[in-house]
Amino acid sequence: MRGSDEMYASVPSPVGAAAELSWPKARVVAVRAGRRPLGVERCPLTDALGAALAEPLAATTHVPAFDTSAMDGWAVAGPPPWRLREPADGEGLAGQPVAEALDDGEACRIATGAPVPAGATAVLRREDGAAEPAAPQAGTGAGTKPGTKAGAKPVTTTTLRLRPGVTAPPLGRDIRPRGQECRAGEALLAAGTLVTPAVLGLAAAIGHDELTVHRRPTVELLVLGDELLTEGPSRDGRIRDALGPMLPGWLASYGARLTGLRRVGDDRDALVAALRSSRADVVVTTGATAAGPRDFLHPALVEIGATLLVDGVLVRPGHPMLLAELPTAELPETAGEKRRYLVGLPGNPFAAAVAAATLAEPLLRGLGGCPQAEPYRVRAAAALAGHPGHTRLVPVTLPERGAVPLRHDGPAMLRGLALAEGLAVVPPGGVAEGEPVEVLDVPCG
Ligand SMILES: Nc1nc2c(c(=O)[nH]1)N[C@H]1C(S)=C(S)[C@@H](COP(=O)(O)OP(=O)(O)OC[C@H]3O[C@@H](n4cnc5c(N)ncnc54)[C@H](O)[C@@H]3O)O[C@H]1N2
Ligand code: MOO
Repeated sequence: MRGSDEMYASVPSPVGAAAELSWPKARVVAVRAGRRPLGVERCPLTDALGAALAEPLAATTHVPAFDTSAMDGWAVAGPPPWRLREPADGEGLAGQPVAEALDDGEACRIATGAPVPAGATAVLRREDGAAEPAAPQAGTGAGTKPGTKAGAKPVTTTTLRLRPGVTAPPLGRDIRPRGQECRAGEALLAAGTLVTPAVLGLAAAIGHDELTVHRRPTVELLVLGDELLTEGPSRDGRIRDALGPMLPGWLASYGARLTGLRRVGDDRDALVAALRSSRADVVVTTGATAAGPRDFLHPALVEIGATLLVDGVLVRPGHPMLLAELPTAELPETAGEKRRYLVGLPGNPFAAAVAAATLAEPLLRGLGGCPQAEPYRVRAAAALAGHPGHTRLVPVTLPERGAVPLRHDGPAMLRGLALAEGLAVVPPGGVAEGEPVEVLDVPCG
C-alpha cells in the first residue's frame, strides 16, 4: 500500500532510456515530435469538423449575396406616403427572385431575407406602417387606377403611411447591403484555424461544399489492465475503467480521430501484438507505465524497437508517462509519410489526464496542423502548494478572483478534475497567493 506521500514517490526509469525530463522540457519534446503536420486532404464539410484549415478560408461570394431585407414590412422608395404596389405571386418573400424596381414614391411588401428591389431606399417595418386601401372607383374595381390594362405592371392606389409617432426610415434602414459581411475572394479565416461547428456554418454561408484541411491524426486507444471492469461498480478487487469513457473526448478535443479502443490484458505478448497490429498514427495506452510486476509497456516497446523520446517527467501526478516513436516498417507503402508515435499514460486516472495534457495534446495538435494552445496566466486566488523539485498540475476553478484549487486532486481521483475549469501548472516550490500561474484548458467537449 502506498502512503500519503504517494504523489512524491520516485520510480527509476525501467529501461533506462532517458532521464526524467522537467515538465517544460517534456512539453517541448512533444511539440517537436509533432512539429510537421501529417498531410493535407480535401473533404466534405461535415467530415472536416475538428480538423485544422490547411489554407485560408476565402469567400466564394459576397455575403449577403444581394441587398437583403432585415425585417418584415415594405421596401419603400423615397419619403412617405407611398403608393403600395400589388404583389405579384410570391413577390417580396424570401427565396424569390428580386422584385421589379421601385419608382420614387412606391412601396412593395417584403419579408425578412428577401432581396430588396432596385430603387428602394429603406425597409419600413410592418409595425411602423399602415396600408390604407383607396375608396372604390366607379368601373375600375377597388383601389385600381382607371385604365389599368390586363398584364401591365400592377399599379395600385393603396397608400402606405407611417403609423402615428413613427418617423420616416433613414436611407438604408433595415437593408443589409450586398457584401456587408464579406466580399467574394476575401480571406476570412487563417490557415490553422480549428474547424468548429461555427466554422462549418460560415464555410457553408460563404459557398463551400468541401474544405482543405490538415489530416487529423488517427489514434487507437489501448486500455491495459486485467483488473478493469466495463460496467457496474467496482467489486471483488476489480475496478471500473474510467479512462475508456474519458479519453476519447479529450483526444478528440486535441484534434485526433479515434479509430478504435482495444482492451489488452496484463500480457506482454498480447501488448506486443496489439502494438504491432495497430495502424494508427498515434497509439495511446493507459496503465503499465511503471515498474510493477505486470507493467509490460517498457519491455513491449523495447521488443518492437520503439525509440523513447520521453521516459518519465518530473511532474506530479503522472510522472511515469512516456512518449515513443514507433517503428513504421510494417505500414503499407500507401500509408504516405511514415511517422508513428505512442503516448503512454499512467493508469491512475488523474495521472493519466495530466499526462494527456502534457504529451498527447501538443503532439496531436502539431500532427493535425492545429496551432499549439496559447499559454495563459491567471492569479492564484489561494496559495498553490508545490513539490520541492517537480511541477504539479492542480485542478482549479477560475472565478473572477483567480485560480482556486480543488480538493480531491490525488493521482487516482477524478472528483476534482470533473469540476475543474483548468489545470494550474504549479512550478517547483509552489505559487504564492496573488501570484500569476499558467493554466491549461480542461477539454469539455
Ligand atoms: N513502487 C512504486 N510503485 C508505483 C510508483 C512508484 O513510484 N513506485 N508510482 C506510482 C505512480 S505515481 C503511478 S502513476 C502508477 C503508474 O502505474 P501504471 O501506469 O503502471 O498503471 P497500473 O499499475 O496499470 O495502474 C495504476 C492504478 O491505476 C488503476 N487503473 C489503471 N487503468 C485504469 C483505468 N483505465 N481506469 C481506472 N483506473 C485504472 C489501476 O487499477 C491501479 O490502481 O504507479 C504507481 N506505482
Ligand atoms: O503520482 Mo503517479 O505519477 O499517480 O501519477
